[in-house]
Amino acid sequence: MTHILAIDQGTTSSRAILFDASLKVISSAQEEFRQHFPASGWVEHDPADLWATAAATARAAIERAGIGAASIAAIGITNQRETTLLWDRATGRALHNAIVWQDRRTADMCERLKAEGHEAMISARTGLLLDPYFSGTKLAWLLDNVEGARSRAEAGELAFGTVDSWLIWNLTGGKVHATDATNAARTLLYNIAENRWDEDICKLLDIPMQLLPEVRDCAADYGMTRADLFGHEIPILGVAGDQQAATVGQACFQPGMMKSTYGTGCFALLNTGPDMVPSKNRLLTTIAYRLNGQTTYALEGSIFIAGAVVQWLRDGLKIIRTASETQPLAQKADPLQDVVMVPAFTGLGAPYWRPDCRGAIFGLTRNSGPAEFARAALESVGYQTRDLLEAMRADWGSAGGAVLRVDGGMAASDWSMQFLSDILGAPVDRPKVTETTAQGAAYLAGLQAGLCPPPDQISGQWALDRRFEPKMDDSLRQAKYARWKKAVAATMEAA
Ligand SMILES: Nc1ncnc2c1ncn2[C@@H]1O[C@H](COP(=O)(O)OP(=O)(O)O)[C@@H](O)[C@H]1O
Ligand SMILES: O=P(O)(O)OC[C@H](O)CO
Repeated sequence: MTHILAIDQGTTSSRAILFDASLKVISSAQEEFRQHFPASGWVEHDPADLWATAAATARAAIERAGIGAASIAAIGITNQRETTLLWDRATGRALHNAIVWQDRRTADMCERLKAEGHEAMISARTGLLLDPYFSGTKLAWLLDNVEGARSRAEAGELAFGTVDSWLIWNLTGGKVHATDATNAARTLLYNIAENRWDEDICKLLDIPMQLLPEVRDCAADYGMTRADLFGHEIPILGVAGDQQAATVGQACFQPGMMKSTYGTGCFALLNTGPDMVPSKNRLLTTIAYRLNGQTTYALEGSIFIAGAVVQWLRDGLKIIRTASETQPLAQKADPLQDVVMVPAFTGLGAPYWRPDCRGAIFGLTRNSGPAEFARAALESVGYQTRDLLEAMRADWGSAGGAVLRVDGGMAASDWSMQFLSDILGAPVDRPKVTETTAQGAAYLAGLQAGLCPPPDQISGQWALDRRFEPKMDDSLRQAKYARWKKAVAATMEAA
C-alpha cells in the first residue's frame, strides 16, 4: 500500500488528489458545484452536491492513476471550514442546505450577543470573535428555523457537523460522527485551551450537546470507508480544515513561520507553537494542528475577498476573460492614477470585522479604465495582507512572518506576488508544489499510516519555486499604504 488519497472539499469545487508516499502528485480530479444565494448575504450549498462531488472526484482520481483502491493506504480529508450542516442520524439526510462560511444571516444574532456582553468570554475560550463567519450561530439559526429541529436535536436524533464530519459520515456509511481539532476550533463552540466542547457557550446559544461530533487529532483513526464506494475499504487517517492543512503542506512547523493562501478569500496563519496567543488586534487565535494530543496554535487573519475580486472583474464587470489577464492589464495601468479599491463585497474580515461594509472605489478619473481597475483589484489583496501582518507583528513581535509562504490560485500571479512583497517590505516565497492544502491532508494521513516521517523530518522537503524580494522605494510604500488606510476608513464610515 503505497498511495495516499487527499479529498479537498472547497467553497467552489471538490478536488481529489492521489499522492505517492513521497507526496508526489500522481493524479487528480476536480468538480465545481452550484452556489445558492437565496437572499442578500446568504450563501448555501446542497449537502448532496458536496458529498457527490467529493465521492466522484475521489473515484476519478483513483481511476486516472490506474491503480486499485487496495494500494491506497489512507485517505486524508481537508475542507472549507465553518460551513454548517445538520442531518438525521437514522436516514443520513440533511435537514437543510449547508450554511456556508460566507453567509451573513446571523449578523443580528451576533450583534445581540455582543450587546449582552458575551464576546469577551467567547473570545477567551474559542479564540474567535462574535461574527456570523463561524458555525455556532449558523447552527443556532438552523435549530430555530427548521421545523421540529430543536426537539429532534434534544432527543438525540440529529447530528451537526462541518463538511469534514459530513464526508466522514458518508464515507463510513454513518458509522463515524467525528471531526478534528482544527475544524472544531472554527465552530465557536469549542474551548481551544481545554480541548473540549464548551458547555456554557452551548447553553448560551441553546445548542443541545448531543448534536456534536467527537473531536480527534489531525492524524488519527476516523474509520473505514464503505467497501462499495471504491471497491475496497480504505482507512481515513487524516483530517484538517483547509487553511490548517495548507499550513502543514507549507511545512510551517516552527513558531514564527507563516503562510498565506490566496483562493476565493485569503487566510494567513502564523504558527505560535504550544502557546495560545490571545490577539489584541482583532485576529483569531486558532488551532494549527493537533498531533498525539499536543496542540500547536496559530494566529489567523481571515480576508473574505482575494481571488474573488478577480472573478468579479471577469464575471461581473466582464473586463477580462481569464484571471491571468489581470497581470498584463495591471502592468499597463497609468502610474499617475491612484485608483484604490476596497473589495468589501461581503463586509470586511480581519482585522476590521465589519459585516455591514460594502465595497468602494476611490480616485476615479475620466481616464480610469480596465487597466486601473485590474491594478487596484490586485493591489487590494496586497494591502489587506499588510493589514494582517501589521496585526500579527503587534500581537507576536516583529519576528512573526519574517518570510511569507504563499499558495492558492492567485499565488500564480507574479505581478500580485511582487506587489505583495513590495507593500509588505518582506520576502514572499512561492513553493514548487502549489497543491499545498491537499498535500497537507495527505501528509497527515500518511503520518498516521506510518508512510510519512514526523514533522521535523519532512520540513526539508519543502522546495522553493521563486522568492519575491521587495523592490519598492520605502517612501512610496508608506504613501500607498497610508492611502489604503484612508480608503478603508472612508468605506467603514460610509457603511
Ligand atoms: N493568474 C491569476 N491571477 C490572479 N488571480 C488568479 C489567477 N489564477 C487564479 N486566480 C484566482 O484564484 C482563485 C482560485 O484559486 P483556488 O485556490 O482554486 O481557490 P478556491 O479553493 O477558494 O476555490 C480565483 O478566485 C481566481 O480568480
Ligand atoms: O474553500 P476555500 O479555499 O475558499 O477556504 C475557505 C475557508 O476555509 C473558510 O474559512
